[in-house]
Amino acid sequence: MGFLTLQSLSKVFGDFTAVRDVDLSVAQGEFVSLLGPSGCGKTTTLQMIAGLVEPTRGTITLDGRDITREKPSRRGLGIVFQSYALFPHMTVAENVAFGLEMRKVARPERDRRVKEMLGLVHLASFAERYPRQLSGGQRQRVAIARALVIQPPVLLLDEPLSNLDAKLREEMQFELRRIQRSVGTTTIMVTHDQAEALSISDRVVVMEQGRMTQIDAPYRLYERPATAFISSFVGKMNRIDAVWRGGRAEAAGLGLPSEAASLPDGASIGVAVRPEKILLGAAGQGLFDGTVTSRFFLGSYWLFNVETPVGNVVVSLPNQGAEPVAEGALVSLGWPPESASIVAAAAGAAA
Ligand SMILES: Nc1ncnc2c1ncn2[C@@H]1O[C@H](COP(=O)(O)OP(=O)(O)OP(=O)(O)O)[C@@H](O)[C@H]1O
Repeated sequence: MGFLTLQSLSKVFGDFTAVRDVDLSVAQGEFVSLLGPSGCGKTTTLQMIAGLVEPTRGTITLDGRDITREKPSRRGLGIVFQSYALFPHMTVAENVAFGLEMRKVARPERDRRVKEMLGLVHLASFAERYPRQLSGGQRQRVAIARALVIQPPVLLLDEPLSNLDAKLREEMQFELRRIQRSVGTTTIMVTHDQAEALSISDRVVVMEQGRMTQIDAPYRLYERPATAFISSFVGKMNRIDAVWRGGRAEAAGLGLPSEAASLPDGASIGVAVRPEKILLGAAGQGLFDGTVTSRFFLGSYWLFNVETPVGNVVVSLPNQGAEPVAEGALVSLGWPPESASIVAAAAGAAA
């Protein structure tokens, strides 16, 4: 059994099931993200763990103790929401000290822990400032310090970085991971940003319509998405409509290399290949040819749209410091079988 365990956890609002039979076991010190589109039930799940929403069914255990019906204050978890909710009339140090004061921690111990926490989030020299004198990223670090200073068994984060601009957000992702590693607090984070979930977490839980549909390490999730939804939601993915015939995938009369599958002849499928797994070559040298219709420079890599007999295929190439193929060029495309997985056909795809 894990440190934090959810068993058949469900929440029904009226006749709408927001969370359905969620089973999850989180190890001590683990960083787990709940990832999914708006309305899939991530926040409701987190709030049930926090004790802010009462489960309709199921149980939550923390370190072997059943906390399903326990008051939020008794659970003693650290919580950080997307709005920083710092006390505006208190300094940074006072904000961080607040939870310790509530717990009647003696002054010297309190001061020591506040100082240590501010050091950890790199805000030691900001102790006497007020929240209005801080940037968004600094405020969010205060919120994290305030949640962690009470040494909670579990830290719950609900979209903690979503109010930050793109660059700061990326920096804070590294920061968050660094802070979490150094204190070792078991952490559950809700996010709808797949890049964020992949970059910080030990494991990612994907939720779709109230259910958990895959629980895996980021790398596994990316390489082996369990559902068609995950393959399109996590990273960029080409999905070529095809038919399974004679033990292989066929599209536009061409055989497409893919992993093996046991499917009936004539089954409609999708062949899923990541843009970076596609090999771009000179015309006539690959599986099929296509024309580059557009290309985009994205700093560390290039992205190409290639019009082919099997539809538009997106290809990415690392930036090697030289100009790659131009728009309008005729190129060949190919990939090794192990790079392509078979996924369910897109709704409405022709057989
Ligand atoms: N108090 C409530 N009463 C009725 N329905 C609710 C209530 N709270 C949430 N829901 C519904 O439950 C579903 C899941 O909501 P939840 O907030 O968990 O989604 P989410 O995945 O966190 O989405 P978002 O990323 O938009 O916050 C939604 O359809 C929402 O409308």
